[in-house]
This record gives sequence, C-alpha cells and structure tokens, in this order.
Amino acid sequence: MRPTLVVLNAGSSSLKFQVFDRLDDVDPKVVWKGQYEGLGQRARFRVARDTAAIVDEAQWAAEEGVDHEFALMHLVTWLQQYRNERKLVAIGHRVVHGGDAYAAPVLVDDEVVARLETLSPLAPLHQPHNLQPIAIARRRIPDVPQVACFDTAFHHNQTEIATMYALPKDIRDRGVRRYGFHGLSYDYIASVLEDTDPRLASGRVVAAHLGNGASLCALSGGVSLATTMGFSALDGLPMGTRCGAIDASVVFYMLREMGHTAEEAERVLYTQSGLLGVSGLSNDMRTLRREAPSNADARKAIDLFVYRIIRETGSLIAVLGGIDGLIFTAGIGENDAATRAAVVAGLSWTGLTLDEAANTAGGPRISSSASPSAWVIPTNEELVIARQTRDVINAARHSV
Ligand SMILES: Nc1ncnc2c1ncn2[C@@H]1O[C@H](COP(=O)(O)OP(=O)(O)O)[C@@H](O)[C@H]1O
Ligand SMILES: CC(=O)OP(=O)(O)O
Ligand SMILES: [Mg+2]
Repeated sequence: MRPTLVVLNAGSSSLKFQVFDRLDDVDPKVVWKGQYEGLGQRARFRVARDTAAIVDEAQWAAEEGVDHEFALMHLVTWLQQYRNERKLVAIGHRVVHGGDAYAAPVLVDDEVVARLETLSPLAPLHQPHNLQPIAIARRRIPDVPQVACFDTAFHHNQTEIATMYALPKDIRDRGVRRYGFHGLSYDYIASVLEDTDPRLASGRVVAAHLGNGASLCALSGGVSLATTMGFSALDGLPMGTRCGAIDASVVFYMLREMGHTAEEAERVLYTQSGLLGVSGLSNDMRTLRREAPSNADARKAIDLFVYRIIRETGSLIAVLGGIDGLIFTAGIGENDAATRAAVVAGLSWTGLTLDEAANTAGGPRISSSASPSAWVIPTNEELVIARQTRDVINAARHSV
C-alpha cells in the first residue's frame, strides 16, 4: 500500500483537494487534483490525474444546496475507492487564521483545535469550513495525523510597524493587528521566483492573488514586507462578495442610522458587497465580463476592482522602494486577460509595458518590458500544504 497524503483547501466558494504520494521526494508527487466550485450556488466537482486528464466530474443544480459539508462527505466517499491500494499517512489542512499563536504549521491536537475555534469570528467565510474536516477526520480516523497550515504564517516576519493599527495599547494587546492572508499562495509564488527569473527571487515583487478573495503582497527577496489584508480577510481590495477596506465609520452609520444589527452589518460586508454588491449581478468575473457590454453596473464593478488594485499596488511599490516584477495568480489573475491588461496599463509609470499576444495567451511572461516584468503564475496552495505537512510529520516522527 502506497503512503499517501491528502490535502484540503477550503476557500470561500470552493473546496480544493490534492492527493500526493512519493513523500520522500524533494516535493511530494501529485496523483489527483480536484475541486468543488460554486458551493452554495450551482456546484461542480471535477477531479483530474496529475496529467490533467479529467477522471471524474459531477454537477448539482442551485436548488440542491450543495455546500462545503456535502462536498466534504462526497470527497470522503470518492476517496474510499482507493482504500485497498493506499495508506493514508496524514491529512494537511489549509486553515485561514492562525492568529498570534501560530507562525508555522502544527500537528493538530485538542489544544490546537480549541485555539483555532476562537479565531472563527475573524474568518467567518473560511475558518468553520477549515475546522469541520479536521473535526470529522479526528472522529472517524483518529490514528491519522492532521496538520494545520496557515494563510497567516507567511506574513509573521513583517515588522511591528507594518502590522500595527494606530489603536490604544489595551486593544492592541488583545491581538488586534494586521495578520495578512493568502500566505500559502504567496509562499508558493516565492518558491518559484528563482525559476521564473532570478532577478525576481532577489528583487522587489508585487504578487496579486485575485480570486473570490483577493489581496496583494509586497515581496522583497521572497519575503513578505506588507500585504493588503489585515486583522481579517475583509480588508484591502474589493473581492467577489467582500467590500475590502472601508472607513470604519461606515459600520457605525449602518448600526446607528440604518438600524442594522452587528450580524446584519457583518453579513452585508462579507457576503453582499464587492463585485456582487456593486454589479447587483454576480461575484463571478466570468459573468461580469459577459454582461459588461450591455450592463453599466457590471462595468462599474470591474472598474472599481481594477482601480483599487492599481492604487494598492502603488502603495506596496512605495514600501518596496520600486518594482522589479508583478505576478498575477488565482482565479481572476490566472484567467482574466482584460483585468491584467488594465492593471498593467495603470502601472505604466513604473516602466511596465504589456505584451498583448502573450497576455491573451495566458503568459507566463506578459510584459514586453524585461524590467520591471509582469507574469502569470498559477498558484498551488495544495503543494505548499503538502510540503509543510510532510515536514511536520517527519519532525514528529524524529522527536519520538
Ligand atoms: N475563466 C475565468 N475568467 C475570469 N474569471 C475567472 C475564470 N475562472 C475563474 N474566475 C474567477 O475566479 C474566481 C474563483 O477564484 P479562486 O481563486 O478559485 O477562488 P477561491 O477564493 O474560492 O479560492 C471566480 O469567482 C471568478 O471570479
Ligand atoms: C483568505 C481568502 O480570502 O481566501 P479565498 O480567496 O480562498 O476565499
Ligand atoms: Mg482560494
């Protein structure tokens, strides 16, 4: 039976997974990769071999209410067909919020679970979906180790000033600070910079993770100096359904003058804002692109998204003292050539120029300028989780 690792990555609209073996190689080898997307709406399941050939797929109508929990149980059943060939040695989980306590991946035990549960209010679209599979696996397969890998950990070495809010000490002492997210994705990007262009590995890079959640990260020599998300994954850029950075007074206004409860205000800012809120149509860039020619609100949503990316990139370029490279990744960054073209145009003052044919073809290099350069790099958060999980398991074995 082949030693095998399963990796789970629950995003706000998706459950992604990969199955790995050859765990003693430099990088574990992917056997299958798949995802459930559109959870809560029309949901779709697809799984491919490492060679990218689709081996199975399924679809559910919106009325069937396919959510994260259904997807997880469907995946458990799907994996059962291989139980006689493979020995599951660990499950690696993306956990969006590690708070102050966790700057590195950890082996899950009762104490870890208890601490991570206290962070759920800071990541309501993610943390419950990250912790549920851990709880189910610990109950059903208690002998299999579970490893939690954090979105926040990659940003832990930022300076105190970069992570501080200008708030009184008693509030800051409660862990109220900028944490930053999408760290597993930025860790992957940092790990491939040397092979992409050695000037980027030692240089000043802005990485743009533009998916249903969206953020930017300033990387200097592959290390995170600053990022647009803060205390929670609500901050920074506007996203599929999240508002991004707004004046905190907007919340007081909603509570006092508009009669919202705190729960209603939270729901509006997390689930009814962003591309969906501005367009009144959809959180999905594919739908907005399709409707934009005849729908002014869809155009406005896209324009605001692009404008905020350009503005925030300028701020990160100031932190870096210049820019050598711009990287696009995640659902929109990897697939939406028009967003990339508009962002590069807005940054032409840096010397960036677009290679239109390469951009339309999807990269990898999409700038005609060599420095600064612009790139499309498909992210692979699951590979980072697999690397971290394997290392945590090996370290635990050696310590007994
Ligand atoms: N072909 C495409 N063209 C434009 N946008 C796309 C395309 N495919 C996916 N997207 C965008 O990417 C988003 C999903 O990104 P992803 O990074 O997978 O999300 P999550 O935040 O759930 O991990 C979709 O909501 C959609 O806006
Ligand atoms: C942190 C976050 O927003 O993640 P995702 O983009 O997967 O929703
Ligand atoms: Mg994601």
